[in-house]
Amino acid sequence: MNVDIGNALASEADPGISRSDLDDLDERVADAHDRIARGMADDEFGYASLNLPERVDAAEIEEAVAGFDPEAVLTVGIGGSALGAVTITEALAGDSPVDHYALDNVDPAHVNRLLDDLPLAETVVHVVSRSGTTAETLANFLVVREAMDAAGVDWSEQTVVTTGEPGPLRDLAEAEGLPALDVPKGVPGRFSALSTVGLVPAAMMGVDLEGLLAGGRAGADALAGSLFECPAYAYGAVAYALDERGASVDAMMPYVEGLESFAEWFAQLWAESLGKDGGGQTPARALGATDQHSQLQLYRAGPRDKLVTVVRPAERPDCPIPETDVADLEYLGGQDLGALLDAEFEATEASLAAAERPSVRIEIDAMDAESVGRLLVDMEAACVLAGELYGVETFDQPAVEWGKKAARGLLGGGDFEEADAVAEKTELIVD
Ligand SMILES: O=P(O)(O)OC[C@H]1O[C@](O)(CO)[C@@H](O)[C@@H]1O
Repeated sequence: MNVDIGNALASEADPGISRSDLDDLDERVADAHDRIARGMADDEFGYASLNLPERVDAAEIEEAVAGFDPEAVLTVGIGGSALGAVTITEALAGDSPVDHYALDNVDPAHVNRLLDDLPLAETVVHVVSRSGTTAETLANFLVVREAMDAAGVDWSEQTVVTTGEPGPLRDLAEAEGLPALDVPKGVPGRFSALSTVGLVPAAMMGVDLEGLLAGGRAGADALAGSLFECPAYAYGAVAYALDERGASVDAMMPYVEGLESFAEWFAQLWAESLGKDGGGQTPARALGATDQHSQLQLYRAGPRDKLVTVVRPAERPDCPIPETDVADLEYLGGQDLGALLDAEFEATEASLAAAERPSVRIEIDAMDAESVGRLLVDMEAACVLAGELYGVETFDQPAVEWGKKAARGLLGGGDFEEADAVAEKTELIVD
């Protein structure tokens, strides 16, 4: 991955960072890198995530799923237990004969429709939960299991579990004799894409796991004590510096459909890691060129509170635009859709610069396993670096627990004061 931070260096308008601002910040990046390297060396919680590409055994995962020959893989998991897997298969398994679906919400209409559409007899279910207790995941699995039973499908022959802590899911796997893989220790969900959590569906869809891990290793090996020598740190440091100067939103805008879910994965990584102590940068998901026709007006002429991150692969497949003699369309004839998309990419970047709005360009070589593996690890390292600069605890997410207790209490799953607070809601209904 290479990162071009040139368009983040706005001299006059706010939020603007100068080259000397980055030079000053680079001293802190050096200290932060020392901290990160120490955390990796000691396999400390969270920092250990950046060791995954070195530690994960692709062959072991491929072996674990070798007995399955599905038409479809259904990931039952939420947040970091789904987004990594979806990001990898969306980016790299588009040509696979096997389809990948993720059940990462509990919307009854959607779940019913999906279970109606799925070829249940040819579907392998991957149930993923690091804690093993997440209500949405466990509830969805009970529903899926019931549907497979009703369809006369032996779900215990078509289910693999990935979990961490001892808990209901681990107990269920043991009770039912299901193959159970481990979530690597010391790795928070949102940093676990390059592990059993994100790689099991990819393995069943023929994705080059070793290539992904090799790309990830290249990212980990590229970590260095200066943002001017390390693309990942350049991104993390610039995003942080711009937020410090008012760019409280980071619009992640890949210019390739295969990375649409990557923007969603990034949103969890950035929000759940950095949204602490009243600070943090709000990720916004966008897609280029599509959202030029929905969001760009705001990005160029709305509040000066955004960094726009544009991402593209240097290589694209061909899709020629046929010649045409339709007036005013001749300029498109004989071109290629990829050339049009790249023109849109460069034009959008330039339009933001013309409006003195900061943007950062991220380029990967191609939509291949090495490049995607590198991109994931580089963004994880950028996030860890930013966490050090913000001075927050990057690897936990305590603020999500309140709502979980309230929901559980509302369903009679225990006596939680949070559930009582729900009933005290202030109402002003207009209908
Ligand atoms: O893998 P688990 O434990 O089911 O958690 C799923 C997701 O829920 C969260 O804990 C937030 O509620 C995320 O951090 C995590 O990725």
